[in-house]
Amino acid sequence: MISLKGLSKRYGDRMAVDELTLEVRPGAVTGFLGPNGAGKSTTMRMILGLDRPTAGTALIGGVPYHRIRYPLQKVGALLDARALHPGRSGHAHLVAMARSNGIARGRVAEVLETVGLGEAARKRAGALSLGMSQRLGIACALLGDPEVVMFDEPVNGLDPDGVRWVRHLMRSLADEGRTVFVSSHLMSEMQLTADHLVVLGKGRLILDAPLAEVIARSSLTAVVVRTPHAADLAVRLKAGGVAVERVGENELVATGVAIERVGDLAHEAGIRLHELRTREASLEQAYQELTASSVEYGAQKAGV
Ligand SMILES: Nc1ncnc2c1ncn2[C@@H]1O[C@H](COP(=O)(O)OP(=O)(O)OP(=O)(O)O)[C@@H](O)[C@H]1O
Repeated sequence: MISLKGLSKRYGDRMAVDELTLEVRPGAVTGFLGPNGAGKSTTMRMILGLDRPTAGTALIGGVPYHRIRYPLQKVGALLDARALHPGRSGHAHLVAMARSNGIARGRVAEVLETVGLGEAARKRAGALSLGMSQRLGIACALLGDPEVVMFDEPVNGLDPDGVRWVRHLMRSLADEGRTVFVSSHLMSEMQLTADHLVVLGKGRLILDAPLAEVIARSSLTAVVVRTPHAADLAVRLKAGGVAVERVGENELVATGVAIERVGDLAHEAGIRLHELRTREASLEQAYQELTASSVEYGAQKAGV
């Protein structure tokens, strides 16, 4: 579990992170979203003790990072896959990290197996492709078998196989009961990976909610109905207070209503249906609505 309370970071007159309070829970993948400069990396750096907060606290399992005796065994992070010394092999890096962190040497082979690096682990880190560097960075993060893992943009620059691999890895880490906190700009990927979303805008928390709820709340999530009596059904639905639009000879789209209610109203009216389904908004669409409304909200608050 990661717990942030009033976490803030000021650079000059700019608040990079502004009173962030939230909990990132175990057993789930939490996606960390926000436009460039929203404060995601700064937040992750403060959690890892790499930046000192201006105010507030960041705790991992109830303890600040700098008070954890063997940090790698509590939290593993991939912030920058190219940060390793380029002249050393991945294997040598892992052995050195294990030694200085009280981790059994046998764990090195285990994590190399997990990330599927194979013989490439013997190459100089600087000679690895981006995908291989990413795997090595993830091996470093997993070395201490930590209960919390944090990844900053882990799929940046990866090919589709690499992206899929990272997605499955995050899912299995969460299924093992770990806390998985991952930042990304790729909405389509987050929709496939995350259980929960945290969204930042200009350093502030805009949203902290389950992915399914975010999608369901979007105005673009709708109930699609196909019936030979579309005009009749539209009248019935409107009478029942449902916002509905006729989009074809036999098709209606209703918004802001549960699929069950549409089915019940049709049944009560004795109208035959040929299709009744939910059309979900994409995370991309839901995210755009959300950030647009938070921009308006911010402007109103500022009296603009
Ligand atoms: N060392 C620093 N000195 C001054 N300003 C900084 C520093 N680090 C970050 N900032 C500023 O803090 C704000 C938040 O940056 P941060 O990198 O945390 O955002 P981000 O959400 O991770 O962005 P991105 O998606 O582009 O990685 C930005 O305005 C950035 O310019």
